[in-house]
Amino acid sequence: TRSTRPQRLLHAVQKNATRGDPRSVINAIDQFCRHKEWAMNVGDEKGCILDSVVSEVNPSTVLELGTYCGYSTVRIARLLPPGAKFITLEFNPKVAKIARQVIAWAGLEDKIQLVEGASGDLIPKMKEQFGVETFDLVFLDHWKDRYLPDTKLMEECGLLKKGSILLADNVICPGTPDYLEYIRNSPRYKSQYFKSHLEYTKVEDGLEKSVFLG
Ligand SMILES: O=C(NCCNC(=O)c1cc(-c2ccc(F)cc2)cc(O)c1O)c1cc(O)ncn1
Ligand SMILES: [Mg+2]
Repeated sequence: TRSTRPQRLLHAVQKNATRGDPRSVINAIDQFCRHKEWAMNVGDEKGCILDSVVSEVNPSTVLELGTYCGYSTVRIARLLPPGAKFITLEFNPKVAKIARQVIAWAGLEDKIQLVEGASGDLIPKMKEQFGVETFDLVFLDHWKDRYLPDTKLMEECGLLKKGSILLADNVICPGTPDYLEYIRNSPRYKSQYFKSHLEYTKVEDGLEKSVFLG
């Protein structure tokens, strides 16, 4: 049977990237998605904005919602200080299997804990099961209709502290209208929109960065 897009993306990494070199893995995926087959990675343009936020926050604890093939996982992990705790959640086991191999090719498997399951089920278990107190940075890139419920869940579970940063992908395309409305009108957040484009296209998209005020 025909291979899947994540499988073809992994093969492009194994063919074109150097083992242990995260930058070459990022470049191999961007080349593949720009010239061979589009895929829903955050991409190089929004990826640079992601990099700048990660570098600015310099987080000790990071949560990523929506691993997909591990592109943003590699982008984030390569910038983390030693000893940082990075948990990434992926719902789809087949996709998670690919992501593990992309992350291993970049040599970053020791910095990342990839957990398979639904975010709504796993978030309430973060403290007891994964020994997390609060997250310094959360990157939201999973199902767009889960951004709002999962943000409320993180608040309720006490996973956000004063100064925690939420960075949300795709707030324009595919769009997360209920999340944007909530986060921009809540007195508990200070938000900023970074205008950009949908990965590998000229379509408008952007990232919403929100600071939790406690
Ligand atoms: O699809 C699951 N996750 C990816 C979420 N991400 C997206 O859907 C996503 C989509 C797009 C996108 C944009 C334009 C377009 F025409 C088509 C797709 C871009 C992005 O940057 C994304 O991040 C998923 C599956 C599953 O079984 N369980 C839990 N999650
Ligand atoms: Mg996305």
